[in-house]
Amino acid sequence: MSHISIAIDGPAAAGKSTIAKRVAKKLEYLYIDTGAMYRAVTLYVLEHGDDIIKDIGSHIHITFGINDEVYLNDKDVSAEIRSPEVTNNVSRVAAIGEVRTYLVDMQREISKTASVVMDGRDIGTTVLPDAEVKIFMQASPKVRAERRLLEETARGNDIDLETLTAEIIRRDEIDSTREISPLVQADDAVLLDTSHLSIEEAEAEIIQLVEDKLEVQ
Ligand SMILES: Nc1ncnc2c1ncn2[C@@H]1O[C@H](COP(=O)(O)OP(=O)(O)OP(=O)(O)O)[C@@H](O)[C@H]1O
Ligand SMILES: Nc1ccn([C@@H]2O[C@H](COP(=O)(O)O)[C@@H](O)[C@H]2O)c(=O)n1
Repeated sequence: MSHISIAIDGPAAAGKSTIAKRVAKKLEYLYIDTGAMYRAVTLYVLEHGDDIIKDIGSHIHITFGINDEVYLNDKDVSAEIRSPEVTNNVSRVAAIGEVRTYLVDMQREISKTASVVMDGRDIGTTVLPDAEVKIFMQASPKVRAERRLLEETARGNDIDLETLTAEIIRRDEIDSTREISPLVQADDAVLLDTSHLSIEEAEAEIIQLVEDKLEVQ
């Protein structure tokens, strides 16, 4: 049986991982959070220096647990990769060619083993250009920063809306202007603006798109 791929791209805090995870669960597909992979590499680079990047494959081994935990060289780093230090450095590391080649190859290999919902910045354009369904998920910077604020506050982190807005805008700017695989909407991706959608509504829109697409095939 051939595998189905669903690509979800978009800027920071648009809701990609929340919705992608739910869609994957509903369809019983594998969920792959490619941002988590770039974050894991960044954590390792921060600890060991940029020099390891030229031989990245011999230093870094990334795997996912059954509840989407992220393992870096067999250590669960799910919490560490969300630290402000990693967040502030990840777009710089993700712009490096060797890092992208290494992770894109890994992401493509995973997609050959199962039907996947993969979210990131370059899935529809570069990683899985033949994905059956491509979504470009958007929301206004204000809505995205407000959602992130709720999330951070719930985690007990003391951070203000201004700082979060600046962080989101800065990361989007680096991600969308880098030379290799910048964040852009694929020509054949469906734009989904979640600014005025609940999580359930956004999920339902994607499920509908998948059902429509698979019925036609
Ligand atoms: N449609 C929605 N309505 C309200 N809140 C939402 C919606 N979608 C996502 N959220 C919330 O917004 C926050 C950011 O969502 P999420 O982490 O899924 O974004 P993301 O696009 O994966 O971000 P990043 O690329 O930075 O990892 C989360 O707290 C999530 O619960
Ligand atoms: N396909 C991807 C996915 C992510 N990135 C980079 O990683 C950063 C963190 O991603 P999150 O989804 O966890 O926020 C993101 O800002 C990008 O720099 C990428 O380049 N390609």
